[in-house]
Amino acid sequence: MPKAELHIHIEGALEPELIFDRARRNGLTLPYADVDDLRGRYQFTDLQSFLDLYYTGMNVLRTPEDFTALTEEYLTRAARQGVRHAEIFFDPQAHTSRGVALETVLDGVEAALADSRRRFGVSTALIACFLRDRGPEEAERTLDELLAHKHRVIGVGLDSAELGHPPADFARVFSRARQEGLRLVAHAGEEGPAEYVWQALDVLGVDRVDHGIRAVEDTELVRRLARDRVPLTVCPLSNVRLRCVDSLSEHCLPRLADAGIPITINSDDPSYFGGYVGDNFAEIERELGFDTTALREFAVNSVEASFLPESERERLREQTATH
Ligand code: HPA
Ligand SMILES: [Zn+2]
Repeated sequence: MPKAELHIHIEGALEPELIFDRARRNGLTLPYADVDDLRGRYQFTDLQSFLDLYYTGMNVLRTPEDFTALTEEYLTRAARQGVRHAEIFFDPQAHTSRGVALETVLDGVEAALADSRRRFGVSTALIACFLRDRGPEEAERTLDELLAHKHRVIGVGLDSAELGHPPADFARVFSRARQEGLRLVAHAGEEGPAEYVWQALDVLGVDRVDHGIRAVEDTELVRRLARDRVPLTVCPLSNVRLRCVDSLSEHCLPRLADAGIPITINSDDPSYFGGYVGDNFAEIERELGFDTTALREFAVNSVEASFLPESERERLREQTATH
């Protein structure tokens, strides 16, 4: 089924095989015996336990070619699972903080995006995320750097360790990004409370909320998201792997969808969480019993919630709705 993917961290598409390949090319020694040893460590107890491995893994990305290879692998896999448009997150600070320039990241990723439509049949856009645990001042400096490349990103987001780092701390940097014409999204209500989702809406003024599942704990918030048709980019396999929900069969996404919130289905960090976006669709079909009509609605939502220009959005919506 044709669909858009709106919540994918490109660094989270880094497969263990590519970690070893890039380590070898860059002359780096990894503290893992082999690919199976590394993959065997992907057992998480919470968001932080994942982030520790996620930031370690991406340390093998040094050259533009590393980022090109990573992005090509993602696009290949996403296209196979029906993705026709991808709005791809990247974490500038996770690279600049270890001496890899923003240009290196952008040049490398863009080399793969440049002919993505032709090679993979996938249109793309980039969203730069601020690492909330590095604080608002560093986010401001990161925005300054990004604004020198403004035409290369469609928007900004907010990710990394959520608890103790409320969206409201980032009011100023998001306000500046908005004034620059950038689209706004933020992770909120993944591990953090419903209050963080309120702040993402009312303080940051986001166009979409990433995850947002803990909104289910707040009836008033669920009504607000439904009334204003605020899309949530839900990542079911991620939520299970990071133990934000006990099991897929108990996931709150049916409740959020039934309340009238535009739900989209996404992979988050597919290499770490056991599947790409099509795998997420297959698993919710199996575990939550969604029928084709419901799954198609999630796919249509993803197109409608995308930042594609109106005419392209309409064209892809039609393909998805009639599939
Ligand atoms: O699921 C996530 N949550 C927060 N930050 C992240 N960075 C990559 N994936 C995630
Ligand atoms: Zn995420």
